[in-house]
Amino acid sequence: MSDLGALEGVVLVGAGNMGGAMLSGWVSGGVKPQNITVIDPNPSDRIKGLLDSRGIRHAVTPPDNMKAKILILAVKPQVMYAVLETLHPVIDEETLVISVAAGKTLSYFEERLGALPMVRTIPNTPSMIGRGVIGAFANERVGAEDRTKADILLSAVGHVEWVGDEADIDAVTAVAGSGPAYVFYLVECMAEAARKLGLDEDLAMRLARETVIGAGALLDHSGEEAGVLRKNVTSPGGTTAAALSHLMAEDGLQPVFDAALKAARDRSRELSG
Ligand SMILES: NC(=O)C1=CN([C@@H]2O[C@H](COP(=O)(O)OP(=O)(O)OC[C@H]3O[C@@H](n4cnc5c(N)ncnc54)[C@H](OP(=O)(O)O)[C@@H]3O)[C@@H](O)[C@H]2O)C=CC1
Ligand SMILES: O=C(O)[C@@H]1CCC=N1
Repeated sequence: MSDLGALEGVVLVGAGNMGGAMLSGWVSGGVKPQNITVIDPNPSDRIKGLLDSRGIRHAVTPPDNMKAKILILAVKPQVMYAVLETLHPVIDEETLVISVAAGKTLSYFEERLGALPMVRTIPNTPSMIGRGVIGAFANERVGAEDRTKADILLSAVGHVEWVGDEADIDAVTAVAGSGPAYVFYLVECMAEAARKLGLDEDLAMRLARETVIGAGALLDHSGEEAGVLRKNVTSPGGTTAAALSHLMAEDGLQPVFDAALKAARDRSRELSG
């Protein structure tokens, strides 16, 4: 068992922003269409197009004529309870359950689905282009083979970090699961600040967007630490130093990020029940 093409009986429940992003990654990574089923009452046109073009089985509700070998739960935490109630026809004692839901703990799933091998993960939306970051924690029923299967599925959409303490998943959610939104908001803030300096709105957005894309690519390709790359931009007494004197002040970005990530971590904990 070493690749996506060898995985059978994969069932994805919920093909929205996150489930759909992962599905795209699996399809490009070579999952066999006959080995995957998508359960979603109302998939988007993009997902419908993907399912139709690849001949992937789609069901509106869990079919009663199949058992999932790997069941991926990707519905909103708020509807998880109702969805789990419907899933008993597609699981048996060997089904490997993989949740991507923020907050929901393995004990929450064990109470409702029984004592199954389970993996709690938190991915992020760059999974859609194979550049996700995924935190994962497995319960004690996950043996070596199931762990390999989960790792194959998750690695197909990005960089996987297995953690040894389930509680860490809440913090992983705060930094990586929600993280892309912070970066996109940074682009919006930089564009708005540039507009206020008098630049045309579209030009301001293009400059902010391309700068963040370029900086991310440099971080990736150079292999340098972020702090080193920051210093490379910062000429003593220059323009960057003037800007960073605000961003790195005692009341600058660090306390804002401290509070923001703590709020996300705490919200993840609240969603557990
Ligand atoms: N978005 C993100 O960046 C991340 C999300 N997550 C987690 O992923 C999960 C999904 O979030 P997200 O993709 O953003 O949400 P979405 O609402 O985009 O996707 C959920 C999908 O599930 C569908 N759905 C609703 N009811 C059922 C059902 N009974 N059976 C099957 N499918 C159903 C929804 O359909 P409909 O729209 O018609 O209700 C929708 O297509 C959440 O638990 C979230 O915490 C984790 C990490 C990152
Ligand atoms: O906002 C959320 O709750 C989900 C989980 C992480 C990213 N999106």
